[in-house]
Amino acid sequence: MGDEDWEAEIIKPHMSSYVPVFEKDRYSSGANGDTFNRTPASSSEMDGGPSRRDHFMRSGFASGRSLGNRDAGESNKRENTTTVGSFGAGKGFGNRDFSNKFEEGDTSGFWRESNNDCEDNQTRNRGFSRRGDSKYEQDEGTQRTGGLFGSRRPALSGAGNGDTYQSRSCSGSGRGGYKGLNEEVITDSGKNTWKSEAEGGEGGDVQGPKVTYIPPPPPEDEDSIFAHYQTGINFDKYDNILVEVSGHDAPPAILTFEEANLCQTLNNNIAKAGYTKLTPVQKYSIPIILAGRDLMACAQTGSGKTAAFLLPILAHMMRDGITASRFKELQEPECIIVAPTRELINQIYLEARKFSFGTCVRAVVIYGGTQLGHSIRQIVQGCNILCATPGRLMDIISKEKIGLRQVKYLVLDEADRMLDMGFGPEMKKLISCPGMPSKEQRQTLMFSATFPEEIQKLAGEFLKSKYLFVAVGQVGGACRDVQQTILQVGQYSKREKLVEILRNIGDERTMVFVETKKKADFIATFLCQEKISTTSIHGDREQREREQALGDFRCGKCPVLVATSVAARGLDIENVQHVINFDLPSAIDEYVHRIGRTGRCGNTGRAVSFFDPESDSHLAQPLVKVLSDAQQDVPAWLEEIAFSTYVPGFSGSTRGSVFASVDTRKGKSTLNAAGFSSSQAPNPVDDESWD
Ligand SMILES: Nc1ncnc2c1ncn2[C@@H]1O[C@H](COP(=O)(O)OP(=O)(O)OP(=O)(O)O)[C@@H](O)[C@H]1O
Repeated sequence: MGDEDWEAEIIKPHMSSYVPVFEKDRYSSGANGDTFNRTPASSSEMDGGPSRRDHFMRSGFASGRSLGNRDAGESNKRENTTTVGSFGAGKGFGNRDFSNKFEEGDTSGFWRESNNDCEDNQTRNRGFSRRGDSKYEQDEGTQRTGGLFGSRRPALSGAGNGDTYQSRSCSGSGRGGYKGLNEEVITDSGKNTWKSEAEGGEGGDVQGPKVTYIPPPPPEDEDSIFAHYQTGINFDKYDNILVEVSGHDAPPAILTFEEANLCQTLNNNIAKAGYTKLTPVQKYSIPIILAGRDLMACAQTGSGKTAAFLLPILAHMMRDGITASRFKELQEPECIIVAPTRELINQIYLEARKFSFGTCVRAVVIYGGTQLGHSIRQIVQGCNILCATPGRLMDIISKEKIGLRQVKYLVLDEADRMLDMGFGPEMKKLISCPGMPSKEQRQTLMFSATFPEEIQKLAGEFLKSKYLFVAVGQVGGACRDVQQTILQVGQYSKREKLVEILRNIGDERTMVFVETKKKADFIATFLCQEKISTTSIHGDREQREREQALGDFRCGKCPVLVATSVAARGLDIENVQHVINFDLPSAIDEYVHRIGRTGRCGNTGRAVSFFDPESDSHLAQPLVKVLSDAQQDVPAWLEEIAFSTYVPGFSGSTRGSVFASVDTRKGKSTLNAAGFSSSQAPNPVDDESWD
């Protein structure tokens, strides 16, 4: 859907069709909300029995009947809160119980008046000239994203703390069509300089205002470091998932943490993190990595891939007797971890910090949208594990603050994304950087929940030929703990339906995905006007705003987060009970990642997707596949659309595979020929600032 389509929506009358009923009290209980009744309802339950909603979800939506249950008032508990900015200590990702800390500190929330925002005013007015020196005490950070913020901000200003969408009264949609510079840049050669834009402007040849944002340090106290949420009722069911390992001489899986024979400090940290049992991807990946093998691992969202690579890497480092990192102008980390988004890499860093607690291993995180000098200062203090987004990493390498000679472990999280046409070229540059050990001399590890065939092939360049491939369940399959519902909703009914769903949800945490940054602002503004406390995250927001938004969502201050695909992958936020795809993504793998923000670690969650036949028909086939693989009901109308849009080569039926079902080295997989994988992977140029 183009940017313009939805704008038309606001002036069209809304046709209400079918409204799903979410009854919070009946379908969720406990902090993890993991007691949804997933049993198919009997017809008698239609009248209000515990499974009424299920019945609606499973059959009513499919037929598009208007059941008209709108007991929304009762659950309209949300308020349009003022989001007071807080960037002070305590807002680390992955720490779940520090809501108080969001009340303190910097009151410069998002959408501030620009004249309250000295740093940004200064930098925007000044523009920047890139300096090649290494005087990182001064800030050379530059930002190419959102280059027109200077003009948009005053228009969006609210009150002194100016932080509500409400106060802006739809100003999100009234920006006079601002467009962040990151949306698309065409060079003289006519090629998209996606990389520069995706990177948030740290390195190179495109000018933009200087970035001065210094993220607050995460809390240092042990309780915060080890804060975690509970595994859910389905955690033990992970044991039943089929795991396939391909490649030669794979070491056997381990069944317990003890079998991994980790050092005492690591074991202590694992216990403090609340881990008592390995997840399947951990059972297989840990011994493989400990054995020094390269690995491509594919496992469902929320099933513990991060620890699956961090723990064995740390164990190796401890066994090798790593020396304490100390201050040096050039740091040579043993491990580099890359991920596609800033928030995700920060989360990985916090996990690394948690598991390395009490050891001499020092993890550092650097990412775009923050002051470059700050990144450098973090690095020079010592760095064993460097967690980085690609652009910032390349920038720091070019400044000779990071040397690659000691790299023993290279990890690509969300590896399919890291290798697709968006980040792939950057990753290739990384492995060809001077000093980077060849693939034979380093250990390369790739993790994701999706691994399209083409991407698996590209991965060969990075991995030793004898790498092992671990597939937990169906490669690219959706997490079965997420109850998926697809509603047929036309463009002009979406907002009304969204509001009704959210009112019925009450104050349970919900991520609403939309397709464009502009629309994210618009929908967030709209929801605030509807008195639903909402914040948003997307690539046109400054990094401090993104972190503020995520913080407000994490602590429950704003239970609704409207997001673009920048938040689709990897984010591990406690208690996200619902994902709503206001717009479906263009690629099915992204759908799988988006809905994976709920139903994590054995908890259950629900995903509702608005399917607009006008724009989403191409997704019907892969959606049918994903739904049926995850043992979800498939609406009859969706199957009909899938048949009617049948693409020859799609494995002969709507139930054909969408993803490579196996390690592609085994021969031609059943990847669909309709091109629903990487060929339609989201291109960061289109809409997002990924890094
Ligand atoms: N063995 C375990 N026991 C208990 N909790 C665990 C275990 N392993 C991981 N977790 C927790 O499960 C949650 C999800 O883990 P993680 O974020 O690593 O998932 P993921 O597989 O990387 O998901 P995604 O595909 O969305 O990136 C985290 O909160 C993590 O701390």
